[in-house]
Amino acid sequence: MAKISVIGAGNVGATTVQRLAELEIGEVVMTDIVEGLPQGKALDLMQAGAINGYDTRVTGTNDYADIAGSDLIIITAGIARKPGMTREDLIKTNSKIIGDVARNIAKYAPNSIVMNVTNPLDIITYVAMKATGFEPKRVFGMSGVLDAGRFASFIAEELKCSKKDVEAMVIGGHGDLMVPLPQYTTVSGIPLPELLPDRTIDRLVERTVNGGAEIVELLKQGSAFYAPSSAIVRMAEAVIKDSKRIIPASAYLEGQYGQEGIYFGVPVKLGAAGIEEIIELKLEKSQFEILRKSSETIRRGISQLGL
Ligand SMILES: NC(=O)c1ccc[n+]([C@@H]2O[C@H](COP(=O)([O-])OP(=O)(O)OC[C@H]3O[C@@H](n4cnc5c(N)ncnc54)[C@H](O)[C@@H]3O)[C@@H](O)[C@H]2O)c1
Ligand SMILES: O=C(O)C[C@H](O)C(=O)O
Repeated sequence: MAKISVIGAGNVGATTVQRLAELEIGEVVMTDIVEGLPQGKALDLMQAGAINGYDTRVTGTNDYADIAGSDLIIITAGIARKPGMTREDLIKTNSKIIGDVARNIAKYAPNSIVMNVTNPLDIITYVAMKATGFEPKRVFGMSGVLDAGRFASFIAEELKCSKKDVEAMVIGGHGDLMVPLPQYTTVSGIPLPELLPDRTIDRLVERTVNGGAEIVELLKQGSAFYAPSSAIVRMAEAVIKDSKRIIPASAYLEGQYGQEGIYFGVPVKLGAAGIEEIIELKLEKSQFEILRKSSETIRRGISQLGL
């Protein structure tokens, strides 16, 4: 029986635990710094199992010792942005929190695979890798599956077709310079540029890039969590079932896409060992230029932290 621990029992963490419990892919432990919060939510989710028909064991705790033996750890602890803020504005607070979380992961679950969700995503994933001391391929970030999901949803709305038929691809940093890739996006195998004019695609690309901020503005407090938790669970399933899905993830680059020593969103093969392969795509010159700019933001963040 697999064991998955979710650090942070807030909006993203608790919704992720709910989706994992419903999927019955392993026992789930939820931790948080707030006493009673993970325990109360875990109890509620255990009782939901009797009505929804799942037998997943869900426990809540404030003690890191309880994550021992985890196959996968999902980090969602930290603060979310408010309207008018960028994800990078969260760097100071969240890097401190995740540094501490990661040291506890290394202490209690030294053999786990780690998926980071906390923002600013690519920088905090780097912090998690450094602070755990784990091999880079065992630590990765969730971003592209969410961003591609948003792009796919907007495409399906535009074409008035089923979302099930849209396969989208978004790479780069999980920030204002992410790069949706229309040439690698298909609807039932048909390349997107054959179905929509450039001007419409550009509009959908822009909405995708601002997809997180659009929700932050509407909610006024906190950020998205339903689609993010769906994306997390898709990635968790790939690790637990060793299904070797080809999906985007924030992975540690060692020369790919002209980048070295940073975490960046790229297509990968995801399995039980974590990032098992990085796939390099041919890109347009303008897309490469956005990637270069985006990588500078990530490097600035890392050096701001003195790492
Ligand atoms: N990567 C993505 O695509 C993506 C998507 C959505 C949200 N996020 C990020 O995920 C993070 C969490 O978002 P949320 O909406 O769940 O926020 P939230 O405020 O609802 O929950 C955060 C939880 O973290 C807990 N926490 C704080 N410090 C902790 C610590 N030291 N140890 C354990 N728990 C701690 C808080 O008590 C709270 O319960 C944010 O940084 C947000 O920006 C990323
Ligand atoms: O936008 C945010 O701050 C949260 C998350 O990164 C998202 O894309 O929904």
